[in-house]
Amino acid sequence: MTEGLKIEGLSHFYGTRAVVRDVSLHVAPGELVCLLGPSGCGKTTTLRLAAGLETARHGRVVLNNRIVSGDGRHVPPEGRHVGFLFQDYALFPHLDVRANVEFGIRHRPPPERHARALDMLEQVGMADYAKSWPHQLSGGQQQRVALARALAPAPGLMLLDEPFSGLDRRLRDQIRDETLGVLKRNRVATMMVTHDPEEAMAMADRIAIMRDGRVVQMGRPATLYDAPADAFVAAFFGEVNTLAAIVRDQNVDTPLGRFPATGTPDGAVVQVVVRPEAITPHPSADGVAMVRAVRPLGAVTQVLLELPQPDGSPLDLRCRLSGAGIPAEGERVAISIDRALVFAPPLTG
Ligand SMILES: Nc1ncnc2c1ncn2[C@@H]1O[C@H](COP(=O)(O)OP(=O)(O)OP(=O)(O)O)[C@@H](O)[C@H]1O
Repeated sequence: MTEGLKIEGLSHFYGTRAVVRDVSLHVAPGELVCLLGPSGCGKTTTLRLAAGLETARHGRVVLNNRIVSGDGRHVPPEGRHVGFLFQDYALFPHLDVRANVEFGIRHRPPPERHARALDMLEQVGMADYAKSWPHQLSGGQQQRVALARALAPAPGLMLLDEPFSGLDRRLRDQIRDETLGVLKRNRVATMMVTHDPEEAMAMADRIAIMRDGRVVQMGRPATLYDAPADAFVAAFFGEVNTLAAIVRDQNVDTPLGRFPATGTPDGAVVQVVVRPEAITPHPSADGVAMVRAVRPLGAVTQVLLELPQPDGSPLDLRCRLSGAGIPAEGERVAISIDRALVFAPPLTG
């Protein structure tokens, strides 16, 4: 018995092209799982399969212990008890705010549905707008009402597809935090699609990274950051330095030192991924590297270093520093490396 959403071996094709390949995952009640990946990797299709908006070719969707897709069954979206929040999931313009929130529970007795709608509007901070019309609300307010509307029928699963991408940055962070608070308070299983790693890190209990229709790695945000399964996952969470190296005796030698590449065959050319914050430069007259550029970015400063390679060609390295002690352009520096932030294959998942 598994409460929440369970997806097992799900595959989907458009024509002959597989866009979702053997995806399995579980979202527990009260948990928020983000599907994260580049454009076209199959995130939205996975969400649509869970919603019942597409019919899966293979695999099963189980919602709160009920098979809603698979084994010859396909329960349509309206029979799945699922709430939606999409970027363009507009409110009904001909209904006021309260009627919008009551829409999914309109068959309940009036006192009950009024009370539920007001409770939900209070939860999203919009109780004072119950009699307003959608066109009188800002984008952020409309999104709050849309969340109240989606949650009013107490769905067993919430599906969110890039719900904040239409909002400007400052408002987005605020609405995002508020939305997360309301979802958690209502203990609803939530699957959210985003292509924004920062958004996924900020909201998700677990992240499923997708590429070419497959889940490449699934885990807690910190796990994906600290122990990426491959260079693709490592590079997905921000800019990284990538050093090509050849494996010799289960090790790779790079201009930043030797790293273990256990289990990788001799002669293999691998990519060693080095996070910018792994590199700390220290001013030193006989240091190996030279500071080529210093770019303040606000809270952190990006520093570009140039390091000579054995063949004499320069290697460019990016690092990120904060606080005092940022070297100046043209200065020579020694480099220390935090080896926990260097990933050489095979990467640990
Ligand atoms: N109705 C459709 N008919 C044919 N191909 C489709 C259809 N919908 C999506 N696709 C294709 O399937 C692939 C996966 O699309 P999907 O929308 O699931 O990706 P995504 O990861 O959500 O991308 P994005 O972040 O750009 O929305 C894409 O290559 C897309 O072009």
